[in-house]
Amino acid sequence: MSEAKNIAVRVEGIRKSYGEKRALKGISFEVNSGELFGLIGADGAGKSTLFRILTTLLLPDEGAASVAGVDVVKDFWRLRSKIGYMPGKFSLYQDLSVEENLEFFASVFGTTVQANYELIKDIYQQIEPFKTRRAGALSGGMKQKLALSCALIHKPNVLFLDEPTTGVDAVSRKEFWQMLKKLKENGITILVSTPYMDEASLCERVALIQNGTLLGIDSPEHITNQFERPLFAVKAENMPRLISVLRALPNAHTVYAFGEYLHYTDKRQADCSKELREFLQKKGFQKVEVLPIKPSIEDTFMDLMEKKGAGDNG
Ligand SMILES: Nc1ncnc2c1ncn2[C@@H]1O[C@H](COP(=O)(O)OP(=O)(O)OP(=O)(O)O)[C@@H](O)[C@H]1O
Repeated sequence: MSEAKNIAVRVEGIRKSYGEKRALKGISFEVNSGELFGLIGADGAGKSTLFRILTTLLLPDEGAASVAGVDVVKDFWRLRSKIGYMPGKFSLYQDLSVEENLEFFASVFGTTVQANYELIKDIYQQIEPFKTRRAGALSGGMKQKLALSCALIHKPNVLFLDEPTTGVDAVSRKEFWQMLKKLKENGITILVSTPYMDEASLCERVALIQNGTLLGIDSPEHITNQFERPLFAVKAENMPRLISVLRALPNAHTVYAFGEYLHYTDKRQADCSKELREFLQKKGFQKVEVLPIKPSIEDTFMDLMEKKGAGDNG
């Protein structure tokens, strides 16, 4: 039973379909108590479905899950006071003011704003000057802070944040992650889903999800260590031609656009940057750059997806 103390979330073989659509195809993982855990995947990967199951709003077809040691199906009622949930679409009452929203969420859980104010203080103080403003009239960043305050006001053990930074500007995104780090210091376990790969590096461990399947779970550092080949960032004038020339190379393994560069891997394991540069110059490309680089989470994700895709029949 000492295990239950250290594991905040346990997911075992969860499957969920919507009609013919298999949204989750047998997902298993564990999150440790006090961990900041990221669920990273593109739109439609199954992140919201998993969060809805773990927050007792949706029943799985198969499998089992517990949060804070409580079964999400058998004991859903008891679980609700132990979890906080910030859904992807804002859950606030648009016609209620900032303070009315907060008081409402506190009362639903039989508590008061004063009782747990300490936990939300740092976040709520930033929107307190607007406490009489209707939630519907707040900016995206302010709505996000209010939604987070509302999800925390009953002092949950485990907090689920479904794409909290989608549609939020870069500054607010950064501030948001700083707030999460502070919350973690209070001992709250945090599961956060995001389609932004760069946010993965801010989590202690991440699970990569694609088409209802987990591609990998590890620390961001260990995930990128799984990348098995030398990786090169390649740039030149005439990028559309560059991509087709590189893809036609017999030794090309992968070539894809990545910001202003192409990311290239070769079938051979050796550093081929010099050879590649000379080849492109001979082909008439101007301003050729070929730089050996460290793979990011996104590179690793694409690589795992490709490997999985080869053996996946949906
Ligand atoms: N109520 C529903 N009815 C039918 N299909 C659904 C329903 N909800 C989700 N799906 C489908 O299940 C798959 C997983 O959806 P889910 O919302 O869990 O993904 P997601 O990773 O959260 O992405 P998004 O950010 O787009 O919500 C998608 O193909 C989606 O279209």
